[in-house]
Amino acid sequence: MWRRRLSALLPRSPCSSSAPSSYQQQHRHILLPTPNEKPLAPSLLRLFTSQAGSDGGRPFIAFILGGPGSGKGTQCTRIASDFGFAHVSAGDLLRNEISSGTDQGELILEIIREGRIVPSEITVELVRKAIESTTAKRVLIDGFPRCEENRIAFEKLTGTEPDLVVFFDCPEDLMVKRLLGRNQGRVDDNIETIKKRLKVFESLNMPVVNYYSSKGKAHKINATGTADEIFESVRKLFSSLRL
Ligand SMILES: Nc1ncnc2c1ncn2[C@@H]1O[C@H](COP(=O)(O)OP(=O)(O)OP(=O)(O)O)[C@@H](O)[C@H]1O
Ligand SMILES: O=c1ccn([C@@H]2O[C@H](COP(=O)(O)O)[C@@H](O)[C@H]2O)c(=O)[nH]1
Ligand SMILES: [Mg+2]
Repeated sequence: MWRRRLSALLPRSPCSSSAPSSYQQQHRHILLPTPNEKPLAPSLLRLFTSQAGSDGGRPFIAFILGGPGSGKGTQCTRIASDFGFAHVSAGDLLRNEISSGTDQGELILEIIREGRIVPSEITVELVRKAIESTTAKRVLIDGFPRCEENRIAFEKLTGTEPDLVVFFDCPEDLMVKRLLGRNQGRVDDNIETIKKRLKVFESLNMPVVNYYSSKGKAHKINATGTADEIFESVRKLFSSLRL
């Protein structure tokens, strides 16, 4: 009675307009606690109901958003090192599932190759576990939420909102140039997938940025220039926070 599927928590408008994915059809048995029907598990309560960043409370959470190649990962590494944040990259969590050969790895690989968005059931759970397992008092969530459905699922499951949202604003031609030069063997760093990722970013990820902007939580950073120059703006923002 008190448990129901995470899919039941998801909004009517999904991340993609397609029919339920094969993952959703195959994993109908996945059950997760519903905050409305039963209090969160003690570990989640501890994480998400106390004051952000305080002793014993949930960590301070910053969502780091921006288009593919806008420099999220590069800047997160620097923020983590200079400001003591744990760096949770949603993309890395998904790629770990692929390389560990988990049941959902094949599905994730197929979706990443096509530049689409992995179902919230998978990503929200990976992100939640990563936050729960860190002892850091400040956490960067890099590249998540990717769409309104992700955002709503995260907020419902954890009963919390991010304390800060950073949006790296970068022109498309520059993002394409950076991605094509990345050379890390990523299956999605090819021009066909990059074009799809840019479309998905505009249509599904920008509404998340706009949502948090309307709530006064999003800070836009000009992501052109060198990584050092961009980090100067980032440094100013993070130095101004009362962490
Ligand atoms: N300011 C910059 N100037 C030039 N190259 C950059 C800059 N910032 C990052 N890069 C390079 O661009 C590539 C993409 O950067 P990065 O991986 O940080 O982007 P990202 O936003 O995390 O992308 P994705 O969403 O695909 O994970 C990397 O090769 C990185 O070294
Ligand atoms: O929350 C997320 C994060 C990522 N994805 C998928 O992974 C790739 C790569 O992500 P990066 O953040 O660029 O490393 C992305 O294009 C999506 O396919 C996701 O579905 N949900
Ligand atoms: Mg990245």
